[in-house]
Amino acid sequence: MSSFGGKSAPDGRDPNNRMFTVEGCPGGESPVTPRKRLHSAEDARCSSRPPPEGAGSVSISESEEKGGFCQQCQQKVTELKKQALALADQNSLKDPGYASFLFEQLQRPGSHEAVSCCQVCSTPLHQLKQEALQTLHAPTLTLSSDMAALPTKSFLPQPARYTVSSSVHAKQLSKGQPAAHSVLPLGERHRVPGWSQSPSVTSGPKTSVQVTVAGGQISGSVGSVTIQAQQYLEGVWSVSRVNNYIPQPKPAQGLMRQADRDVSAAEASDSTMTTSSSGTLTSCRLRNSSQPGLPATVTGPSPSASSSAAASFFIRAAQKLNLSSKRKKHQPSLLHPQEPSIYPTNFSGILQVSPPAAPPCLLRAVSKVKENPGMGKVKVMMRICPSLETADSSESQSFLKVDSRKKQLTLYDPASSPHSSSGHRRSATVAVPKIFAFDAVFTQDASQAEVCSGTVAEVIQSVVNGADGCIFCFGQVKLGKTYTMIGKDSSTQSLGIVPCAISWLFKLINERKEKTGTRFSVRVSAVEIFGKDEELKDLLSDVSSGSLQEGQSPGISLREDPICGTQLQNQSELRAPTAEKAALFLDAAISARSTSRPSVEEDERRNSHMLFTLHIYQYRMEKSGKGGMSGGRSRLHLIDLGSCEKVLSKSRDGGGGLCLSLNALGNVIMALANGAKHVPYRDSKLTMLLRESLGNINCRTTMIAHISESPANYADSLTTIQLASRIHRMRKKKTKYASSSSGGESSCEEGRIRRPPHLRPFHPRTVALDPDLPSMLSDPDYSSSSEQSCDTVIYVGPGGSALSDRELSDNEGPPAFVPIIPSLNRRRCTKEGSMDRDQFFKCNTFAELQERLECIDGSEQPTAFVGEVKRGPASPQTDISKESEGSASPKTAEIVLTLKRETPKTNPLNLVPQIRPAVPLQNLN
Ligand SMILES: Nc1ncnc2c1ncn2[C@@H]1O[C@H](COP(=O)(O)OP(=O)(O)OP(=O)(O)O)[C@@H](O)[C@H]1O
Repeated sequence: MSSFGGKSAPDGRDPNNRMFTVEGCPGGESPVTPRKRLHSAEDARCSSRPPPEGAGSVSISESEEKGGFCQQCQQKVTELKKQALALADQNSLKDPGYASFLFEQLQRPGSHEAVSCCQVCSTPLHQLKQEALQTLHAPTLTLSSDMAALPTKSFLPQPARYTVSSSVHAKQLSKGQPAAHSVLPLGERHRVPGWSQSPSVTSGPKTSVQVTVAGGQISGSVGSVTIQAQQYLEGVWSVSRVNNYIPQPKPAQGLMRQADRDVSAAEASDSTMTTSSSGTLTSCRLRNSSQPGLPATVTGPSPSASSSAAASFFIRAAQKLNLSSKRKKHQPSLLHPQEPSIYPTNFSGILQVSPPAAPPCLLRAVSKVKENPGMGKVKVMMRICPSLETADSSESQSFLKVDSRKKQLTLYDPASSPHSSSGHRRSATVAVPKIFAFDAVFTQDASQAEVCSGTVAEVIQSVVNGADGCIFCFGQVKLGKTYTMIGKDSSTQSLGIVPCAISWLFKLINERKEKTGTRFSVRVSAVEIFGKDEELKDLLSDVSSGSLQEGQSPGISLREDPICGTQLQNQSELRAPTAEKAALFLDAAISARSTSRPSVEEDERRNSHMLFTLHIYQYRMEKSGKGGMSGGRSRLHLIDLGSCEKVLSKSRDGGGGLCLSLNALGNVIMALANGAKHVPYRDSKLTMLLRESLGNINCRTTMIAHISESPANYADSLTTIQLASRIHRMRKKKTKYASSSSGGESSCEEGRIRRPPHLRPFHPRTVALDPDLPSMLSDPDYSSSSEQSCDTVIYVGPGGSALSDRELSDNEGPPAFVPIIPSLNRRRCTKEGSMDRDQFFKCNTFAELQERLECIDGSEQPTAFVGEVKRGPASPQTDISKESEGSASPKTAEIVLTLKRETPKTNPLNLVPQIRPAVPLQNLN
């Protein structure tokens, strides 16, 4: 019965070193057994050897050519059909594994009960089964037909190589290629017998899995298997032999047509080839072609295993891999070759090709952020920089001891250490070790990934929840601050905080979009302060200049705002719809930074500080009956601070000094972190810049202090550690400035206000003016914004008309935001008592209010206020500050102010922001 007619090599190998391709599988449950194929009747025909007498090995093709089976066999076929149909009734034919299931289930009828071949026409039973199954569902029969043609017992000695694949790729058919090295489309295979000896490995751009089987050199072993499981799930599988090609039986034609269609659609640019004639035993390799370069090695089937089990194993493996690759299909960018970056760095490319894995806590711990235990407190972490100068590692170990679990750092004075390289003790008494606790301590062995996931995730969650976030590094010169913040673009593992934050922020945003339907718009700005003169530079002005005409940009500046404190004006804020785009702006910013110039001097390098900010605008239509909208802006500030001047030559406070020293910078940070009223060096641009981020109580700030592991830097390290430790112990007091962001989280350090992290609700103007609707102030859940240092951004159309959700989402221009005025906050001082009185103003008339607002706005920009007032019952001369202190008097009036500014260029819909005071005015005259 063997197709080799007993002429296989003595060692069991196929003497022709033949290769087989098993294309497709109806389900992976009944795998192709090459052993069976080798013994098929088809093999017998094509091997140009006559079948052994009495073997009954009539090929399917032959039987069809002869016009079918003997009468007895035809009856059996009918009987088998009935069986198959009965089974089909109970199951779905669409099940890819169904054909093989049926094949196994069919019972031996009549004369086949005892023998495996018909005694009249020598047709084997499996062929009759095949015939019966053909009538059910052609594509799912393909594999079975081949299986049916294959006896079970002679698998091991036979095949040298085979391939399981579900489709092939047309581009493999290069004209000049010899047939033996072509991987033909399935249809081609049937027309061109003789592509034997051809390589069988195919891969394509579609999701596919390859398992190459080569071997046969070693008797009874299968060296490796190649499975291409493309389109496995569609059930597009067929079986064909590569070596000594034999046309497929007709039932496979439907499948073949399908496969041909696949072939024409497929791109085969990344196809690979191997030769089958080598016959060498190669390692068994599974490769998911959608992820080149990520081979997985599996062990080939044991010689002792059954043939079906062996192929089943690989097909299941193919199925699994194919499933996982299908899940990744929505990341097509991974398959595209990246274009060379126009900038010196290519963080955009690496985020596109190989984004950093998000820490598990990023998506998981959203609910935990609700309580905001860290708000108002700067998180302080320590990173120890590996020092090349440290010759003796034991010396650094004795100088610095880290208890990662307790997050403690113990510092020993190296001068008093017995391990001191100086060889003598300075003092007779051993100095007491100093122990400091931080939020995290990263040793010199910590990877970038550890540092990034330990610092970024929580801040990003806060930012997406509506609060501001800030991460910055602090430390002496050349301790890896830039390395921590930016990292390198050479590999995913070396990415720093900024690219990781970009990647994870978008990941979280996408998740939030899916879950809540919130609309997001992300914009990027990047600013540098550099040199002793503290020049301010918009690092993205070159990128944005394409959209502005020459001379249009008024130039970046820092401006003191009575409400929000210092604010950057006119910096480019570029829309980044994807992480890759945001990373491209990072590349552009790094390239524009003064430190990227080859001729940059050390002074400039030390005094180069980059503020990279991601502005997140979000809004959501409220599903409540009120039909309002929630939204606002939050920002993630990522600051790469330089190491500053060694000494502050002239005091800024005293006038004359231009540049901060590291100590001075430390004092500024400490004051801002503490919310101190007096911030030193207030005229420094760096101070102003930091004030905007660090000075905001609603900003979740993380500082990563850097120290050297070298005992030679003990003094500097101690200074840094002491400063970091003080900041760690601080709890931020409220400052007089409100953030310009619309934080969605409670900023109340005592946790008095347990505001959920969802966005602050506000209502469209029409709703707000409806007297029948309860005032928002009567809503006990309504919490005004200023306690969260918010601004409310309401988009209204040109004529004050409301904008639809669609209009908003299609026009994601940056809203010109205005802060909610803290003075108008009802709850601001409900429990605070000691509220700064001058933050409130009495305003009993609309004119008075308008006057106040104009003062606050600063009138640098053309601004007009339009007030709309709704009056309630008279209640003469009510003081707003009293109202805000929790007066129980009825809310009788409400004012809606519309602030009109010059229309921003990037605002296509001529949107104007509208603010509504949180507190109603009463008895306006
Ligand atoms: N943990 C680290 N692993 C590998 N290389 C590092 C590490 N820390 C720093 N480096 C390398 O040390 C060099 C100096 O680092 P970097 O420029 O980041 O220091 P810096 O503190 O930002 O310097 P500056 O004082 O100019 O601000 C860089 O070449 C950087 O790649």
